Amino acid sequence: MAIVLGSNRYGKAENRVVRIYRDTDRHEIRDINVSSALRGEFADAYLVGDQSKILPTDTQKQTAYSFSKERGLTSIETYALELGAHFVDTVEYVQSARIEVEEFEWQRVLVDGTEHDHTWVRKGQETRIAAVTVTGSGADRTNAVIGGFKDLVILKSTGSEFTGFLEDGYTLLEPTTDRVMATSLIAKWRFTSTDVEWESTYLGIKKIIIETFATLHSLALQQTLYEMGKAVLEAYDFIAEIRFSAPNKHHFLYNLAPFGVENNNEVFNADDRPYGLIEATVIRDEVPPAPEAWDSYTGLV
Ligand SMILES: O=c1[nH]c(=O)c2[nH]c(=O)[nH]c2[nH]1
Repeated sequence: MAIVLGSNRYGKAENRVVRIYRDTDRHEIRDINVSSALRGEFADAYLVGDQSKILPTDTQKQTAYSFSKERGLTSIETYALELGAHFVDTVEYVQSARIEVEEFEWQRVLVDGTEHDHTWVRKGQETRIAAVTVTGSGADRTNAVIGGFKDLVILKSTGSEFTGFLEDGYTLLEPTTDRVMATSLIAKWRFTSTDVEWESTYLGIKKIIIETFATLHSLALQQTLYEMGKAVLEAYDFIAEIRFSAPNKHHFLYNLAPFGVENNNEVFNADDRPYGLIEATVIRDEVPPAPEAWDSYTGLV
């Protein structure tokens, strides 16, 4: 039985790039964590330690920083597409490049009610993400683009029930027609085009997801995920599929009866773990799959 080298890739993970635009007194900030990974003719590096086809991970890092100035950093999808195309187009031995980006948002502080020009506080809300896999050149070029967010913590205090579930000898859960529903949502969507208004699309998709969560009378978190995905696909024909991962952040009614205190869905224990973990893909059935789009490098995106 022969032992052979299998799938491999290498790159620089988690470059923390902060780009300040300071062309006027009113500065702008973009703050990202970017990773690059290259696939190609790198077997000799693994098999015999020959580095002649290896573009150092340090060079990948330098490129990531320099591109934030040379090409700009306005939309993370555009930045990732350009960085990925650069490695595939300029390094002979690279067949595909994956670029993963997390973006941290900053919010201008108010001084005497006025937005300050160059001071921000970090937003504690969701982290926007993008992952791009650029493969091949010329007519064979494919760009798999994922956008999304993670850690969008969202809660509704009514409008959610969970009843009618299967019961067996281990079932203790009581059905409820009025519960708190909360999650820390991860949503990732796959584009079928690169001709996209990335910023407005991101905000539009996030808005649909949040509004559906709020307005749908939910019979289960599963149903909420499907309806959120369906609404996004109905609104954007260049989104092929959307994937959700949603921990059910259980809020258990706290028992105040021992103290003679009534609890009408007013006091809860926000339980940390275990949590239900509900996942779903909502997809257009005619669109071919793109497995490379989902092949996470860092696990962060
Ligand atoms: O929305 C829910 N889905 C479930 O599958 C489930 N299971 C459970 O115990 N509570 C819930 N809630």
